[in-house]
Amino acid sequence: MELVVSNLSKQFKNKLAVSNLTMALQEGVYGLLGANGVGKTTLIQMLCGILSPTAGEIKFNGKNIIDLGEDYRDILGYVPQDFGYFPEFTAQKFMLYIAAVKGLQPRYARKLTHKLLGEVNLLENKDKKIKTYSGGMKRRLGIAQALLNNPKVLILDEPTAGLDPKERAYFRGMISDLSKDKIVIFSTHIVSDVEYIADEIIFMNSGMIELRGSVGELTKTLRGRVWEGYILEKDAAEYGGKYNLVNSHYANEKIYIRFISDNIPSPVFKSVEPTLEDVYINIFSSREIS
Ligand SMILES: Nc1ncnc2c1ncn2[C@@H]1O[C@H](COP(=O)(O)OP(=O)(O)OP(=O)(O)O)[C@@H](O)[C@H]1O
Repeated sequence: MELVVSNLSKQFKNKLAVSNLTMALQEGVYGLLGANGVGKTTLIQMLCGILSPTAGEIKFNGKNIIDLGEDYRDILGYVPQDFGYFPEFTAQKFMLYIAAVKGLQPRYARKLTHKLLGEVNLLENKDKKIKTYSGGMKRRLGIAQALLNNPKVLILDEPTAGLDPKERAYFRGMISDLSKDKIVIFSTHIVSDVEYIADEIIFMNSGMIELRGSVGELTKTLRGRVWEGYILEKDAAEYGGKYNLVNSHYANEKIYIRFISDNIPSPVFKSVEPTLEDVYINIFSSREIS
């Protein structure tokens, strides 16, 4: 099974949101990481056939997804960023409604709804109205509806937005469990969402793939370039201006810093094992990390 993207671009008026992007994906979990606005949603919407590319093509098992049409939608599961839930529906009714839209037979739909609501741990609450659900419950319902057609390709656009750490951990486990024999694409700007469950990380920047590889391969690229240590408060601005800071905080009247540099600026620092967050910061030079 293979999803192949070739020279894909999307131009919105004067914004090139996706730029000549090429990649091939096989079974596995792919973490699509990037800061807000780098083009993740635009790419995902093209992968789902919701947006048409300005140039390039997407093929599933050698066939263009536009030509596959309904056949592609049959193997696709999509959990959008903002899900149009029906607040007055119960989860059960909502699932049966989506099953009907997907053309499932009512008896089979009822059985499957029961099974899937169990898998996402919502059986106990299946008769409650969706408007009473927490953010985490709504996200889990989003997954359950996307699984109704047993998709081969499952695409999740920032599925953990608004979830607390416990819900995020539960969600990660769930995705990992159901990913067997599927191509799962999990878009997020939260490194820890995908660090442990993704077989491969795809870093997107300015509509392109900046880096791609397993967590181990990517962190290896920074080995010997990540440092940590303590500095005096008066030197903080100098270090902040000169180096790519990953982390800094007050500790014992000094300032702890973790930063990326090709060379050790002073023997007071020690080299530390790079993490995926270091890789992210090195690409995006931003401190807005969860
Ligand atoms: N319909 C549109 N018309 C014009 N510009 C758009 C449109 N959709 C997206 N863009 C622009 O394209 C760029 C990529 O947007 P996109 O939503 O794909 O990014 P993203 O990485 O998914 O970000 P976020 O995490 O905030 O959703 C942004 O600069 C955005 O403003």
